Amino acid sequence: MARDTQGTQGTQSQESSIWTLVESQPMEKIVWGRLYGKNIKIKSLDLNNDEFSAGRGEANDLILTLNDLSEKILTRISKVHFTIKRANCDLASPVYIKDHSRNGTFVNNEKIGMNKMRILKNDDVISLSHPTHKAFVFKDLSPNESIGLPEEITKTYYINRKLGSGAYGLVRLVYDTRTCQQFAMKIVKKNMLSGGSRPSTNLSDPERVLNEAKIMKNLSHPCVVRMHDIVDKPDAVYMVLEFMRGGDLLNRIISKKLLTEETSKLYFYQMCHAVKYLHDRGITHRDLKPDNVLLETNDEDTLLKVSDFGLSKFVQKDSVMRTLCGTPLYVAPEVLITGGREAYTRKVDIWSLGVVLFTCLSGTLPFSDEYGSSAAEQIKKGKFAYRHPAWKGVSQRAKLLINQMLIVDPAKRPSIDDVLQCSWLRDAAMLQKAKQLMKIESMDIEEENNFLEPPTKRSRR
Ligand SMILES: Nc1ncnc2c1ncn2[C@@H]1O[C@H](COP(=O)(O)OP(=O)(O)OP(=O)(O)O)[C@@H](O)[C@H]1O
Repeated sequence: MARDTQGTQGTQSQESSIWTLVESQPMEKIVWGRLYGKNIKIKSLDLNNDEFSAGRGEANDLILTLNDLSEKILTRISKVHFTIKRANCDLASPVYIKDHSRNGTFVNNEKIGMNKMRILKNDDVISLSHPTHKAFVFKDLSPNESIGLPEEITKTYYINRKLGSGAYGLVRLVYDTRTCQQFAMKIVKKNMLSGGSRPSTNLSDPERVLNEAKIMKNLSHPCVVRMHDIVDKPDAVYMVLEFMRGGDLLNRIISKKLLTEETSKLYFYQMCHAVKYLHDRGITHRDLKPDNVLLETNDEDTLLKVSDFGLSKFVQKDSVMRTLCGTPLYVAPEVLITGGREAYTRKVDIWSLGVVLFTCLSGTLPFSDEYGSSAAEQIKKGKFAYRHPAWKGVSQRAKLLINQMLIVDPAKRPSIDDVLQCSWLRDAAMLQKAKQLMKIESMDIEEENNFLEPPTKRSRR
């Protein structure tokens, strides 16, 4: 840490302790942040250690004395007043400030609270013992990722690395600065959706966006990604979503080549519960595919959540638009047959779930341009085959379920309740695991309750 003082010189011992520290440090240390003095006789301090501490105590990196502050303020400073941390001095990590004091450390006039932390952002003002005792301005020397984002977002969230990108725009990891909680922020550019330079009509109606946002914010199910916050701007919608650290199902399938029947069943069951929850509330997802299914952890047995259901509420041109432009993979035949011009029922989700299940179990697609004719033609005819050798090890019950879900006539396709009651899903071990992951005590599906009875009760041992 290098300190640059202004005004009255510091005492000899204080100055020398700081300079000794500087001399003992290797020269190549990265300066990741800087504190600029405000109403304190310190001009600036470079931050280049994992952790920096300030207070009256001798062991601090910055020892606050009468040279820095008036006596009135100094008496209210704790031995260790606050610490600032950046893990491994890594510019890609967030900066945390922890309040250790009795009288309080304040960021932008808000008290952090004893032994509590928050995230420090560029230009944040740190006050000591009282909001009016402004002591430092923090400068984050990592690249500023918040340029161009609306103030409603940047004042609440610290913008971190890119998590991925989709057809609509970027997804970034963000942190709520007060709670330090992580979220995924999806930036949906409006002109991308309309396919031209002008915003689409759906997204340019703020009232509509707000209404839909309200519905989405009120949805609460363990297998549906929670919408925490939404900010609507003329050029983009910013959706702050629950952060899923396990990545998406597509990547999981690709990295494992295919999933076991046991894992596929556990995942499929959770997806079905998410879809049932949405259907019961009159919401059709319309864009179900492995990319839109997110996993909570990297473990095999993990909670899974369906995402992106909200987008179809904002845009009419979701899967349909892209289907008509590109190769349909998960889209139901009725969508292709009508060219997306007609309204279709929630049965489109059942079809997509069938394709997702097929993909999990075999690591291949049921419909593809690589199988001779075009994928669209195969879908319209409902023509598919269990070609991959992996199918040899898959149960008949699973194949039977796929056959039913991939029936071309939507009226003959099962409903989500029918799917949830199929014999393949009556698997006590899987249901037990799912219950634990979903943290649901009593599932409102009768069959499950019956089936969950321990076998010892039924069979005499
Ligand atoms: N809530 C989230 N938590 C963690 N990562 C996420 C979250 N949402 C999205 N991502 C990551 O960002 C990537 C892009 O997501 P996005 O929803 O924009 O596109 P997509 O679903 O892959 O494609 P499309 O835009 O065609 O639906 C995802 O593949 C995923 O890895």
